[in-house]
Amino acid sequence: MQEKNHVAVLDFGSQYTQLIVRRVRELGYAAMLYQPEDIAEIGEPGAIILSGGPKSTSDEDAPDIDFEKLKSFDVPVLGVCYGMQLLNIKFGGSVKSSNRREYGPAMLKPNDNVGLYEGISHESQVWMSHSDTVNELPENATVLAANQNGTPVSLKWGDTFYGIQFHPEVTHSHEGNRILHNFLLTAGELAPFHIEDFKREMIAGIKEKVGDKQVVCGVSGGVDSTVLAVLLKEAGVNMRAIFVDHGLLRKDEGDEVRSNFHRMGVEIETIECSGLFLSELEGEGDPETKRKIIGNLFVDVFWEAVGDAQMLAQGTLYPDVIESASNEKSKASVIKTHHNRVQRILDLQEQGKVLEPLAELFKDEVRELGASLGIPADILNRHPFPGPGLAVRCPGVVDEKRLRIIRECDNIFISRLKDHGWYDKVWQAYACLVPVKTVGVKGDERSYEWAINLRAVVSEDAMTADWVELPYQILRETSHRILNEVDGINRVLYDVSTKPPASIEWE
Ligand SMILES: Nc1ncnc2c1ncn2[C@@H]1O[C@H](COP(=O)(O)OP(=O)(O)OP(=O)(O)O)[C@@H](O)[C@H]1O
Ligand SMILES: O=c1[nH]c(=O)c2[nH+]cn([C@@H]3O[C@H](COP(=O)(O)O)[C@@H](O)[C@H]3O)c2[nH]1
Ligand SMILES: NC(=O)CC[C@H](N)C(=O)O
Ligand SMILES: [Mg+2]
Repeated sequence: MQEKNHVAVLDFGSQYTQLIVRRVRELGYAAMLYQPEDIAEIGEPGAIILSGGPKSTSDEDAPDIDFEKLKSFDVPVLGVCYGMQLLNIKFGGSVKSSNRREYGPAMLKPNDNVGLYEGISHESQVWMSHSDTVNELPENATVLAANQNGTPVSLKWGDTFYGIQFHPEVTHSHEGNRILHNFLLTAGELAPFHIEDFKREMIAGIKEKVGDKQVVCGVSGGVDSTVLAVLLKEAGVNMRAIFVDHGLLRKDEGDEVRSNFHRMGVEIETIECSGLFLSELEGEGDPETKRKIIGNLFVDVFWEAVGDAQMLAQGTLYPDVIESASNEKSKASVIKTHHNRVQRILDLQEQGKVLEPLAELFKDEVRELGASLGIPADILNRHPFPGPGLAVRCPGVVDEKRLRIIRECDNIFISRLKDHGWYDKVWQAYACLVPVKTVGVKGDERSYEWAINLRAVVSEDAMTADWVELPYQILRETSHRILNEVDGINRVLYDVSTKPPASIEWE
């Protein structure tokens, strides 16, 4: 619903655009997302934010903006990353491709504590994801802040146009929210946002879209699909909840999932089809192809299980949508095709047969929604587990032997975290195979075996992540047990990579 004086966010294809919308809503203001070419449709905004994006401003097909129209709204404008670079060019400056790439943490040093930087620390951690930088500055530009190397990372052009090179919308920019808020305070009165209206709209939307149709709902025992199933029940939808055991699950996972749903009084049906998935995946090592095989098989299984189904409900969240770049107007890069965004599903979506009420939300918002629906905390706090399961924790080909090793190692690692009280402090943790053989020695005998990698990250919304400084004792116990108990492994590694540039999973 477009309101007068809302905040209009123009999407240049950044992985984080929807996060900007969300942050603005968290700050209490109504926000809507638009494609830059639809600028004529943004009505009467109170402020405008231009997102980042994967293109360079010098690329032939770089997305552009109708600058005259933008100025004509006469409201404060903030350009983030690509948005800042584009504004600098529009005002007569330039952008250069830099050989110094900047991904992950950087230090922001504001020149003054006024306006955008009121109340911001003298040195503040921000999160970067770019390689281009602003070069020549136009006459009307002022530098508001630099990074640790003295490069300008925040500009103001005239009185109402602002630019920042970092991403204030990600949680790893420690004072990002405050900076966004300071920007919004430069606008006049903005339209407010209320979460209760949002929930009511969501349930009403489901009822309207579904009517009395038969819905098949994929449930995995994970947070998103559990919240979805309970939400559909609440909306009185005629549904059958299907749990697919594709043979890529963790140790004892099927039993755990069935017992959780039993506890919540939601009936689910298990379809055991590990033979089908593993035979279709046989010999395939390419990560994107593996994802597509799995995603398409999911649809086959759902459709076969519920012959008279008219709609498919999935617990898709925003990160799945953006990383798969599956919105047809999207300018985002395809990072990976999430299993729930394969072509078959997009075709069904075209026919209006896919229901994804959570697709605008992030994990922590879904957890909040789940709590308000009365779902037990231990279910809501489970670490996320990807739909393609252990296939995305096994780079290259997948087979029974590799899956056995991953399951055993994962189980040892997770049990160590739980026993030491670290499971709930970590956002997601798991073990994955590194299918590289190296020489070792076991019982005086040469071993030539694979390595296992442990990964533990903190994140809020899966869009950015940092590795966790786990106590050495946990790593020591995990490594000792794996090396002694798991056949086929002679090395244990711990992954110390942030996202970006790494991702959370290994494929
Ligand atoms: N094994 C499965 N059986 C049936 N549906 C599944 C399965 N795995 C995933 N799905 C479907 O795909 C959707 C997306 O999976 P995803 O892993 O993102 O969510 P989730 O499993 O519900 O939650 P979490 O992220 O906490 O693991 C799920 O919400 C569910 O609809
Ligand atoms: O349901 C899913 N289907 C998928 O295809 C998929 N790929 C990644 N993930 C999960 O998403 C989060 C971000 O993971 P990445 O940093 O690896 O992209 C992490 O929480 C991952 O576990 C998936 N979940
Ligand atoms: N995150 C961004 O907006 C990046 C902008 C541009 N692609 C760069 O590399 O600088
Ligand atoms: Mg899952």
